Amino acid sequence: MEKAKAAIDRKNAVISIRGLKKSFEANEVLRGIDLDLYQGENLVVLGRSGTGKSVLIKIISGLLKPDEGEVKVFGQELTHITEKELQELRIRIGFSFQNSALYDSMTVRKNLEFPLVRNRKKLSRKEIDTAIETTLDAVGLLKAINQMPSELSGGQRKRIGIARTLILNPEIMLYDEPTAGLDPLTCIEINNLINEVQERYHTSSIIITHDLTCAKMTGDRVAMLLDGKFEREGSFDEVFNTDDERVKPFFDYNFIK
Ligand SMILES: Nc1ncnc2c1ncn2[C@@H]1O[C@H](COP(=O)(O)OP(=O)(O)OP(=O)(O)O)[C@@H](O)[C@H]1O
Repeated sequence: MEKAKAAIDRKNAVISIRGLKKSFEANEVLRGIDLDLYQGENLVVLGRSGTGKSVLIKIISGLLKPDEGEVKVFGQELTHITEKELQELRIRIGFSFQNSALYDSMTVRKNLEFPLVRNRKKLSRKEIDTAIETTLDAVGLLKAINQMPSELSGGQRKRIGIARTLILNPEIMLYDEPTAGLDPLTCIEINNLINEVQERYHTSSIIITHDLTCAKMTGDRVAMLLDGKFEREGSFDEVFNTDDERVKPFFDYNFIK
């Protein structure tokens, strides 16, 4: 289950964060985050519930504003860009939500068509159909094209959710707990899909997870959010080779020591 080496350009950070702070009234969630995501890299972000992992990816995708610090995405400082520039940037970032966020009243085809026609105005019918079919094929679910989301399993819904994001050819993928609620074999399939997406679409990704098998299978690097900062960062083994009582339980619980 070790991850194959990916082609990563460590001289090129697609996301670069320095001194990021974010509070909600008295609740100091992010207390000085420094983080780089390199071109072509899968970076896994771990941390206890409520440590601010979702807040972090919402800031990266422009859904929340930081209180302090610098957040650069493709070299653009998020707090200094116009609403129009932010919209253009957002198209380059795919957000795979924990609940897959599919439209339940639409077929799989329509679920993929919707973001495509909204964001790429000038496509012909044939181009739209080809994009839908190619993307469904990439996630291994072309056969589900005419099905409704309610007819799919949790793992299949997750794949369609990823396909709906991929159809816009994002350069960055943000996965929010991609394996949550799935059985172990389906988790492994989703982990493999995340790696296939990295290879095939040349994406750089942040993967938020509590699932250490997912972290090990998909992460080129792991960063652990502790008390509002990334205090442990490196390979999976580097991060977990510690007696830190804030870190050890993650490993012990996942691998039943
Ligand atoms: N819009 C908001 N307004 C007020 N507080 C918020 C808001 N969004 C998040 N928070 C708070 O920020 C903290 C971090 O939340 P976040 O959802 O980022 O945690 P998380 O690490 O993603 O947790 P989980 O693993 O359970 O998903 C929590 O205390 C939460 O209550």
